Formats: sequence, C-alpha cells, structure tokens
Amino acid sequence: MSSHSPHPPHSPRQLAFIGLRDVHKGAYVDIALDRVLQKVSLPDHDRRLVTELVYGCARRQRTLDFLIDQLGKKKSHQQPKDLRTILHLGLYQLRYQERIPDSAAVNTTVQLAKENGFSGLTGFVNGLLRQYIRLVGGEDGSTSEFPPTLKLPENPVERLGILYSFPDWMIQVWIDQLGFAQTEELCQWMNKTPAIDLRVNPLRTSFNEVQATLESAGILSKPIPHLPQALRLIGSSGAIQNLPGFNEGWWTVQDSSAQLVGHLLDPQKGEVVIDACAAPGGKTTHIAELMGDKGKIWACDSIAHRLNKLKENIQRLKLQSIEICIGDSRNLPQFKNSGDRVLLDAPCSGLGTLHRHADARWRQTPETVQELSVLQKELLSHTSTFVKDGGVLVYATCTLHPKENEDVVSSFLAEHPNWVLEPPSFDSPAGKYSTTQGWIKVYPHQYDMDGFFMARLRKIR
Ligand SMILES: C[S@@+](CC[C@H](N)C(=O)[O-])C[C@H]1O[C@@H](n2cnc3c(N)ncnc32)[C@H](O)[C@@H]1O
Repeated sequence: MSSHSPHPPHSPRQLAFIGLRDVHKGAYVDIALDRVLQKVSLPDHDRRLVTELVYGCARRQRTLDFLIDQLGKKKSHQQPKDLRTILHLGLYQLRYQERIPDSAAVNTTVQLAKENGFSGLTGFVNGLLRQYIRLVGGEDGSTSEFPPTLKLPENPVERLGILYSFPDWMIQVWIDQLGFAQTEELCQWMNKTPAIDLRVNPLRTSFNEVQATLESAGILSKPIPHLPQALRLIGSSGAIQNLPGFNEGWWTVQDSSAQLVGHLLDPQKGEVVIDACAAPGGKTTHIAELMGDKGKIWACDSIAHRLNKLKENIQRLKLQSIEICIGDSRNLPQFKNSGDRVLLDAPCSGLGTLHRHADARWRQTPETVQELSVLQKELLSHTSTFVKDGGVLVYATCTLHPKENEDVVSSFLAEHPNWVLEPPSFDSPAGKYSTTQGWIKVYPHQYDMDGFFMARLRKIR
C-alpha cells in the first residue's frame, strides 16, 4: 500500500467540529461523539483529543460564547452557526488545554475555518484568537477569573454562570442552598474530570485482594472513608472491562455516594426487597451483595431495554436472588404490602452528576424539574404501598434540587401520618453522612463524590 494516501485521515479537530455540529443541532453529546469516532480508526491520543474537545466545548459553551461576545464585533448568536462552533474549538484549546501551544490552537482553527466554508473569514478567526491571547495570556481557565478588560456582569448569579458555564437558574438553586462561596466551589467541582469508583463484591473476593491485583496491573487505588466496599481509582485506568477481576465478578463500577444508598436501605438476609426504579441495576446488585444473595429482590423498571445491563451484571456477578419485573412502578398492585424494604431511586434532573454528562446542564430546565417532581411524588405515593407494616422505604435521587428532594419527602410525610423519617444510626456507613434534618444530602464539593439525596422512611403501622 502506498504511504501517500490520496485521502488524508480526518484531523481530530475536524472530527470534533463534525461532532459538535451535531450537538448544536440537538444530538446528545455522547451519541454525536460515538458517531464520529466510529467512522475512523484513530491512534489513542487523537481519540482522546476529539473526546476532550467535543465534551469540553459542549460543557463550556456559555463561557466560550461570552468570549466571542467580548472579543468580536458581532455576538456569538449572530455568528454563522458553524463559525461559532469553530471559534468555540479555538478558544477552548487556548483557555483549557494547557498542553496545546497557543500557536497550534490558532493555526489549526484558522485551517478549520478554511476547510469548512469560511476562507473569507480566516483573518477574523485569527484576529479574535490572538486578541484572546493578548488579553488573557496563558492562564489556566479552569480556575482563573477573567482580566477586567473582559467585562463580566456585576450580578453574582450571571458572573458564576458565565465563568463556569452553567445556566443562571441552576446557579440560583445552589446559591439559595449553599451561598455564593460554596456554589463557586461546587461549580469548579462539576467541571472536573469524574473519578471512577469500584464496589468490591464481597461474595467473590475481598477488598485487599482487589486492591493488590489492581496494583500489580499498575493501577493504584484508595479506600473511601466509611464505605467498606468502595475503592477509588487513582489516575487513568484505560478501558474498565480490561481491568483484572471484571470478568470474574470481583467488582462493579459505582460511585461512592451511590453505594451509600444501599447502606442506608440496610437490607438483611432472607428479606423481600423491591427496587422500583432499578435499571441499569447498580443498586440492585449492591442490595444482593449486602444480603449475601439470600432472599428475594424484585428489580422493576418501565424501560425494558435499560434492564439488559442488569441482566449482564447478574450473570457476571453470579447472583441468584434478583428477579426482573418490567412495568410502571406507579401501578404495580401485585406488590401491595409485600416488601420488607423498598428502594425508590427515582428518575431525576441529575444536578448531582453534571460532571459525568457534558450537556446535561443545558438539557434540564425549571420546567423539566417541575415535571420530574410530579412523577417522583406519584412514584413515592404508589411504591409506599409495597411496604409491609414496620418496613422501610428509601427515597433517593442524584440531584441537588430541593423540589425533587426535600419537598417530595416532606409532602409525602405530611400526607402519610403513618410514616416517619428515620435517620441512619451514627455507627452505620450512611450515618457518617447524615444531616441534622435526618436525611442525607451529599454535596459533591464537600465529600468529593457525586451529588446525592437520600431519605429513609419507616411505615409505623
Ligand atoms: C435514576 S435511574 C435508576 C438507577 C438505578 N437504580 C441504578 O442504581 O442503576 C431511574 C430509573 O427509573 C426508571 N423509571 C422512570 N419512570 C419510571 C416508572 N414510572 N416506573 C418504573 N421505572 C421508571 C428509568 O427507566 C430509570 O431506569
């Protein structure tokens, strides 16, 4: 084969541009990325660059638009759509990618403009990017403010929204709960690369054995305080399925705060547990492990294909106690009064896991939150009928919006006098994270784990 291919391979930046163009037309960012990466065979470092550019530009789009607004004569939304995407790519590299020299960021962006129908505007692209370098220099944009020449609004909500690239309404929801300084810490946390935590399966191995085996494969890890099965990977690990112990069912990928939910439920051997929103099943398999795989767990979900992952994990972890049930948990009369414990890990706006989904912050709105809170209340009201007298229900979400958390639980308790909020005992893993109100609210910047809310409710008669 000739070494001079007539069709040079796509450059990573061109691929990122194609992916982002899809995102701006409404595609989910991971689907758009998969689509471009599937078409080509790229060396690992180029794949990583495409991935970083697509996720990064999607995540930081509000900040990048602000820079275009400040540096160009026309506002970002007045620019041709594709030109705006190209400018995002250039500015993203200058502001957030320290390893890319400024000259390379500028030249490749100018080239992108040339190749995608903007030959007449290469001078503008070059000028805008060089203006950024002149004004801001080589600062690391993930932590630094802007120089005063770039005029951020006085309003603190907008300031944080622009600086860290979140919608104003989300910032406001957090400021109301945390104040300004902690909201800024939370924003910074949500823009970091997510950690990967494993949950060791004590039915197949031990914590020490997993840690040692990982170490012999060159992967360092550390325990998480108070969580007996949790192991956090340090540094990059490559494809997770290739790590030792995966095929043997020694561990499952699950964030530490999601592991807390299983401990708060505290299921016991021989019990009947109903997991009302189970797919993809991270918590269902944890419950089985905590019960020594003895008893019965009903794993229900309304979306059948989302349960396939659970089926795979049941096989891989070699569990016997889980039974699958496809259906709407707002209407499953067969479970009335049959559960010793019920888990309702409700569908939510995901405000606690925004670092894992680059475009999630732009997809949720106050209206979607409102709709979700209605669904959550309906689910809680019906699934509470599954619980036997004296039994327990844990309500959990991975969001940080009071309308989906405290409000749902408080209005349930107000309408159901035979239920009480039961705080975890202090010596249990969940007890270490409990709040004075009796529920658990994990703020990610405080505990360095995904944001979560969970409350244990007991049916007293
Ligand atoms: C937060 S996820 C659950 C995550 C899961 N517990 C885990 O740990 O892997 C919420 C789930 O609720 C399901 N769901 C949404 N509405 C539902 C309903 N009305 N009835 C049952 N499941 C529902 C969704 O399909 C989704 O899989």
